[in-house]
Parts: sequence; structure tokens; C-alpha cells
Amino acid sequence: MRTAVLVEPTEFELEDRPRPSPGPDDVLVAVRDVGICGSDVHYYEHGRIGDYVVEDPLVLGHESAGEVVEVGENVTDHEPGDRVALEPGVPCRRCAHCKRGDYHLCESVRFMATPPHDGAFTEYVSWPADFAYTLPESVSTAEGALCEPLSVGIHACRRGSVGTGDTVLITGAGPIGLMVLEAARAAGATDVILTDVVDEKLAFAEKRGADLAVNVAETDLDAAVAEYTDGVGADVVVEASGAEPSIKSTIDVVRRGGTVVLVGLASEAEVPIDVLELIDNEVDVHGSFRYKNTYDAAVDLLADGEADVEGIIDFQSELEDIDAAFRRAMEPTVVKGMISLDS
Ligand SMILES: NC(=O)C1=CN([C@@H]2O[C@H](COP(=O)(O)OP(=O)(O)OC[C@H]3O[C@@H](n4cnc5c(N)ncnc54)[C@H](O)[C@@H]3O)[C@@H](O)[C@H]2O)C=CC1
Ligand SMILES: CC(=O)[C@H](N)C(=O)O
Repeated sequence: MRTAVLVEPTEFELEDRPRPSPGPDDVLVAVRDVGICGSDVHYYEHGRIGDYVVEDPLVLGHESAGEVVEVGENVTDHEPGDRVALEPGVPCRRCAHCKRGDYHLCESVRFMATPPHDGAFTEYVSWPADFAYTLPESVSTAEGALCEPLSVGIHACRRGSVGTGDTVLITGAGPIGLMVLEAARAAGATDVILTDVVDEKLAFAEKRGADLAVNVAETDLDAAVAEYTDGVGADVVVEASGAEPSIKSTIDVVRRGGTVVLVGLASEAEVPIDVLELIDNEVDVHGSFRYKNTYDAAVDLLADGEADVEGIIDFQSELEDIDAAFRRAMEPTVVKGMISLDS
């Protein structure tokens, strides 16, 4: 099977690898669509993300969906022909975190495209059947693949307890910020403010329904939020840029008693925050790591037309063109590139 392998930074090789056989509890999936995530691009450019270092050739891609072509002997809830979205992180199922339901926090998680685990830029993936979610007719495999970033958005909104009538401020209008926008709307947020430093990203966010889009490189965010919220501040602020000034700004624009959800990964682990302000204003700060139990919700939102993910796709390329696709994905105004296979 054709497989795109990152052999060293900025260099893919197309290899012919043996097609896997599904284990007893697995489905074998013919991969159809795989999103190019910022983390894939980071591994492509730098060969590492923090402590995760690409030491051996690695298959990238963790936003994937495809068609079941074979099922293991114990699998009763999937059959060949099912179209499925693959949840990319498979936990150990035995540790304390898994047993208390926080399977996304499992320290032994096998997460696609995170060294040393291979991802989905390949023709076939064998994957645990219970981490494969059937897509209804109305949901395409491209949308199925984007259940992954949508899941990040859903989890962030759950962490922030976003509810009906809330004003949600999202910092960063990349794919994650835009998915938080979708999830926040679905959770009942009536006012959504997006920030970025790139005008094109903000114009796109407005097209996708942001009520207010603020370029923080040009405009005073505190003043803009104060004006929009009559001086109260946002109920929930979801940080989705990873930029240090943006992380710092979250506590200035959240309302007293509001919630800050940190999603964006700062390049430096330590970001100075005014803790007195946090205490005085009784602000809840939550980290948000990937997601748990979100795929069913993501598929339902797409099936019901309550979330749109397809609209963020800028281009779809073939596996053979993965190098050019990654270079294109690095352009600052591109939101989402996909690799699509029709094997
Ligand atoms: N916690 C988690 O589980 C996950 C975290 N992430 C992280 O979330 C962040 C967002 O991911 P993507 O949307 O894929 O990244 P991205 O890089 O495509 O988007 C980030 C956006 O933030 C904007 N930005 C830069 N500086 C800014 C500032 N000062 N204020 C407001 N916006 C600013 C950029 O112009 C860009 O549009 C990244 O840090 C990523 O590593 C991504 C997936 C899961
Ligand atoms: C941080 C990422 O972008 C990646 N999706 C991951 O969950 O590791």
C-alpha cells in the first residue's frame, strides 16, 4: 500500500508498505480523507514538537476517515462498506485515568502521528473498532476526518461549560478557533467574538458567523470587548492561538466569575499571569487537552447540520502530492488542507 513517510524534516518518501491485517477487535479501513493539522506541519518542518521527537521515519496524519474493508473476528458493530471516522488516540483502558473515564489523559495513549506511532497518510489503517465511528449517508469522509478538530472544539466548550446565551471570545481564528466557534454555537452561545492578527483569517471568521472579529495587532481588545459586552466581559474565553500575549490577555477580557479555557500550546511552557486578578475576579482557568467522548456528538452535529466543517477546507490533494500540499498548508492564509485517496 502507498504510504507517505516523513523520513526527515521537510522530506516525505512514498513507500510501498504491506497492507495490515485487522486484529480480532479491529477494523481495516481504506483511508479516504486525512486533514493536514498544524501539528503535522510542525513535525514536517522541525521534526519535533517539544519532547516528541521524530527519531525514526514517521507516517503523519491523525484527522482521518475512510471505508471499512475488513473486520476482525470479534467485531459485530461494523461491516465492510461502513464509512467511518477514526478517533486517533487509543488509550490503554487499564490505568487510573482510563478507569475514571478520562481516557484522553491516559499516559500510554497510542495517538496517530505522534512519535513513535504512525498516522493515516497511507492507504489502509487497522484500528480498534470502538474508535471507528460510523458516518451516516449525509456526512462525507472529508467531514468525518474533520471530526477530529471539531472534537477539540467540543471538548473546549464542554471544559468552559459554554451554555445558552453565552458570549464566547475565541482567540485565534485558525482551524481550532473556527471549530470552537462551531461548537460554541451548537452549545447555545449567542455572541461569538474571534481574534487574530491576520485580516484574512478574521474576514473568514466573520463569513463563518463570528459576531465580532478583532485584529489584536491593530485594535485594543479590552476596549473592543468592553464595548461589545457593556463593560461586563466575555462569559467564556477560549484561547486557541498559543500566542503568549493572547494567553495573557484572556484574564483581562473574561467577565468576573467567568471561565478561561486554554487550548493553544504556548511555545514557552511558562507564561506570567496576574494571579491576584484571577483570585479577585474569581476566574476559573481550565486546560483542555484533546477530547474524550466527542466523536458521536461531532458526527451528530454534522448530520443535523448544526456544525459545518467542510467550509474550512481550502484544498484537497492526492497522496503523491503530499510535499506540495504541506508547503501550501504552511501559507498564512490557508486554513485546512486535506489529502484525499481513492484507492
Ligand atoms: N489542547 C489541545 O488539545 C490542542 C491544541 N492545539 C493547539 O491549538 C492552537 C491552535 O491550533 P490551530 O488552529 O491548528 O493553529 P493555527 O496556527 O492554524 O492558528 C492559530 C491562529 O492564531 C493566530 N494568532 C497568532 N497570534 C495571535 C494573537 N496574538 N492573538 C490572536 N490570534 C493570534 C494566527 O494568525 C492563527 O490564525 C495551536 O497552538 C495548537 O498547537 C491544537 C489541537 C489540540
Ligand atoms: C496538539 C495537536 O495539534 C495534535 N492534534 C495533538 O492532539 O497532539
